Amino acid sequence: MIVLTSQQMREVERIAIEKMGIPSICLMENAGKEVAWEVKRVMEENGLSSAVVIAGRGNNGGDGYVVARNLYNWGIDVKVFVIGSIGSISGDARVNLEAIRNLGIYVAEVTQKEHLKFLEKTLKDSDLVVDAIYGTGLRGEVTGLAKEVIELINQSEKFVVAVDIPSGLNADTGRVEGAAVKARITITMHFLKPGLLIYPGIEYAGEVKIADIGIPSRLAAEVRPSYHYVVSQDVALKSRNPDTHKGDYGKVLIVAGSRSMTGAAFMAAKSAVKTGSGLVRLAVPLSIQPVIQSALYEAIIYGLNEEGGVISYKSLSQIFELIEQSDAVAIGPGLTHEGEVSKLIEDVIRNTEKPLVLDADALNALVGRLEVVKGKRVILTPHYGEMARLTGLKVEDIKNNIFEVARSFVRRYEVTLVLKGARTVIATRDGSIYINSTGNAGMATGGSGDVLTGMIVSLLGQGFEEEKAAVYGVFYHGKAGDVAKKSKGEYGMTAVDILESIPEALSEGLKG
Ligand SMILES: NC(=O)C1=CN([C@@H]2O[C@H](COP(=O)(O)OP(=O)(O)OC[C@H]3O[C@@H](n4cnc5c(N)ncnc54)[C@H](O)[C@@H]3O)[C@@H](O)[C@H]2O)[C@@H](O)CC1
Ligand SMILES: [K+]
Repeated sequence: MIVLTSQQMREVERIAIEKMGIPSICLMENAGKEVAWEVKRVMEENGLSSAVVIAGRGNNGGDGYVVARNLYNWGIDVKVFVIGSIGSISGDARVNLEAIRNLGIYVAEVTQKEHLKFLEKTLKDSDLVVDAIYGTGLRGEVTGLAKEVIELINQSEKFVVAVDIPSGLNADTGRVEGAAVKARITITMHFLKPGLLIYPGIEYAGEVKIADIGIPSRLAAEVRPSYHYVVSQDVALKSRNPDTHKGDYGKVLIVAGSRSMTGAAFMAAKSAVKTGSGLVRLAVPLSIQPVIQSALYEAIIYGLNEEGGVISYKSLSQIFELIEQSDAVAIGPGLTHEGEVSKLIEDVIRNTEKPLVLDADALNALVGRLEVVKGKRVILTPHYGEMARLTGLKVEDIKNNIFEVARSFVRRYEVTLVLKGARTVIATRDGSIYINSTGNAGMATGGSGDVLTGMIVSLLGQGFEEEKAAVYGVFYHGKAGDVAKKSKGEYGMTAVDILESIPEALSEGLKG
């Protein structure tokens, strides 16, 4: 699904208004009307009878006046508060403000602290709040009276419907700019905004709905959207051609495992099998080969040179021999980063052109030697902790700047990055950001990442380009987690439950 930044949204609106000649006040009418319909529905469903619209001085406030007018026309008790002086309101917002005043709708200004008392009382006496203080026009931090108003809205614990974006939330980054309204529903105008799809923005937006405000959707192409929200329609799978054999579905190699981490190797390989690979080869330290073999029948298991249950540098030639026979390779799950593992991984990467998925200990191995991946056909799959080690940034800084961090990493190292978190983000070499929509908190469990690695390498082996393998792999991994949650619940589900759910997740994907 298309996602537009606030600047791109403004540009699309400009094209609609200036080039297409669609009157801006019509767009505002459509926006306000759509929100009003939703508010009416919510009020009827929840037995609510009175609403208060809290408006800012810009066009977001203008949408709010249209909401108020429509609610009033439908016989709903509605009051309007304007944060700032009414005299300073201009343009379409002014036109709509005049209309509601002419109709006799109650409109009050909040320009000084004393006004807050009455607003607080009105909030207490009302059932629902329409938040129309700031939309895509927010610049910098919310301060002063507006900040206090936002805090009052949140303290009121009323049903809040936000217009376009919860006021105070940065539409592009999902960060809270000083204070932000906590909405139950956000009705965003025509296209999703990145800040609604990433934490903490997700928690402020509540349920996000998209309102058709009459902008021709094809205009989005003119601003070349670089953010995408990945939903099932974007990753529909094709049925297999009946006239095929296992050679058509790729041979993958997974280099994984150590004495204390046999499970990681098992899960990555089993997940590749379940994702549909024609052939999976799993290379593990020689001493754990029998254990794996007794648990995993569908893969071919190779024993690598090792020292104390950890692969040794001597295994390099064995690994290359196997790489030669493979279409795609995953390295990392459960390897440990003891001994010669780091050097070994560096040399494997340096000397192959095959598509690679690097996860877990392969990422640890790359700390301080990242230049080796530059321009290679590599997908890196770090979680925030691994990303922090790779980049030298703090986890908090990564979480607060997910898009920027992911993008600048990819720009620098020319790889595909899967940055795993509560909302996994994929950054690709063409500068795009894909935000995944599937998955749940039950997936925050050991081995979940190994399953993802197996899925992505399987898709690479089946001929998906790196970008697609990453986006599809992350989506179906999350979906498998959602399937597992249905029967096991978030507490009890395990990585094995996720991998066991891959077939069902993929089958649903076939339906589109
Ligand atoms: N332009 C159009 O044609 C349309 C605009 N729409 C609405 O218009 C919104 C964007 O409108 P605007 O661009 O007027 O912007 P906003 O209404 O989001 O906010 C702008 C106002 O807030 C003030 N402001 C910004 N940052 C501030 C801060 N940190 N502290 C205090 N005041 C601050 C500005 O001075 C301005 O008065 C969208 O979110 C959407 O709701 C759409 O609904 C309909 C079409
Ligand atoms: K708003």
